[in-house]
Amino acid sequence: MAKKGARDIALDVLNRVEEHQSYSNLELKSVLDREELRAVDAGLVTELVYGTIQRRLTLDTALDQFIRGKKVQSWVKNLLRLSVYQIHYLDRIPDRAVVHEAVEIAKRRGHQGIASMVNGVLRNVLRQPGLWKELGQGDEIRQLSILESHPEWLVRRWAAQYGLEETRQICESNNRPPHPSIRVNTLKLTREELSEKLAAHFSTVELSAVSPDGLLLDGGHAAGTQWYRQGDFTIQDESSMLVAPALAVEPGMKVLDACAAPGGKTTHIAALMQNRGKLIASDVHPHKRDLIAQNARRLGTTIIEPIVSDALHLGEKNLGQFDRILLDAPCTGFGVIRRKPDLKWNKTPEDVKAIAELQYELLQSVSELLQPGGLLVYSTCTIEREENEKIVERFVREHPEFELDPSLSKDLPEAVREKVDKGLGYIQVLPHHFESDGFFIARIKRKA
Ligand SMILES: C[S@@+](CC[C@H](N)C(=O)[O-])C[C@H]1O[C@@H](n2cnc3c(N)ncnc32)[C@H](O)[C@@H]1O
Repeated sequence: MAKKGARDIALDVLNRVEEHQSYSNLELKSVLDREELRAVDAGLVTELVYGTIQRRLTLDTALDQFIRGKKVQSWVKNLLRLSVYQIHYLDRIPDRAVVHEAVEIAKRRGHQGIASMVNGVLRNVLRQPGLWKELGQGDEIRQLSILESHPEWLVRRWAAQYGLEETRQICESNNRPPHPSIRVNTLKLTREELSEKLAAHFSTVELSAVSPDGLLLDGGHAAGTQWYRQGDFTIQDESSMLVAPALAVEPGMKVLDACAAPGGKTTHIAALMQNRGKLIASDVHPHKRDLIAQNARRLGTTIIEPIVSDALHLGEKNLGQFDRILLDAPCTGFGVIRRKPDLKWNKTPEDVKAIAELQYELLQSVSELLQPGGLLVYSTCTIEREENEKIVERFVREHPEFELDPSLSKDLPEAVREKVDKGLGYIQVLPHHFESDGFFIARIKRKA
């Protein structure tokens, strides 16, 4: 049987995501592991899947003019979205080739009637290049929602929190591709040494301004290198790299990471502790314990003790008191839409409310394990105030033995301090600030 082309494979992934309500990154990984594609084809499949999901609302609004009232099967809708995405957003694929391939796919998967319909719709789209200017009628929020392809409720929510202009920047940034970044394993080498090693393998290796441990890479597959396998670095977003330093750990301390899997931040904390002390890494899912252990082994750290526990019940484990606690809480993930575009379509306002309630309970629960004088960092990869500021502000209001710690500022890199620190004991990084993940980090002190 002939090997499938990139567009066929991308369509399979889009169909599976829709049918199974699954995550595109997981579906994509499983298909890329199975099909042995050349790097360039794997890159195209990835771009087509993420791009089509990311731009879904804009594409559907454009397509609606040509298919309104028609009954269109969901795989055909995905094929149309995928094709219009290429026509409108990708320069390197000629429009004729896009239409031809879509029609061939439609013939193979359906029948001549579907192929003719696909051909007709795509030719109509091509005949109306002005179509894109007319999308997004209505008030400014609705326009932004359609043109930058984010659900209207979310745009409305962000506009109320950040204002319309900042919301526009957030949405635009979410639609740009992520920067691949890595964190040096300082237990083994310095960032400069790693940068020299990688320079021959990647077309660009730059020092991150957001984290003193970060490097930005381009033109290669970091996880496929020998340096990754031998534990010289971890793949991590630059904003995530700000969390472990916010704990201000020292070698020899006793530290708890209460929601630790897969251990990205745990291993960073271990490196900052110079692999000396005790670091309990807990997660509620038993299957994730191995991920933490594997990461710790690969990076050569020996102080991490992975355990399985619901953070709401860690108090029952007789673990004693901790000098430092990290609660990198489960959240809606709206800071990582650029990397997980499905999130914006799957979540609802009720999800924000429900997760915020859990976050508050988690915070209350783990805070009981903090020594007087100790520090607790609460972080999320979301930009919802309800999951961030409101949680920590309510917590210190209702627990007077705790306070937000403005000395967090001294543990932030200069670029971050200048851009986002207001000296309140917490920071909110938005996706457009550094073209990295949106992240919230708060430092709370238990009064001595
Ligand atoms: C944001 S992720 C943590 C990422 C991790 N800190 C890292 O940097 O690699 C949140 C984690 O919390 C875990 N989790 C969710 N609910 C939990 C609970 N009630 N108790 C403990 N862990 C929980 C999830 O399994 C998930 O691995």
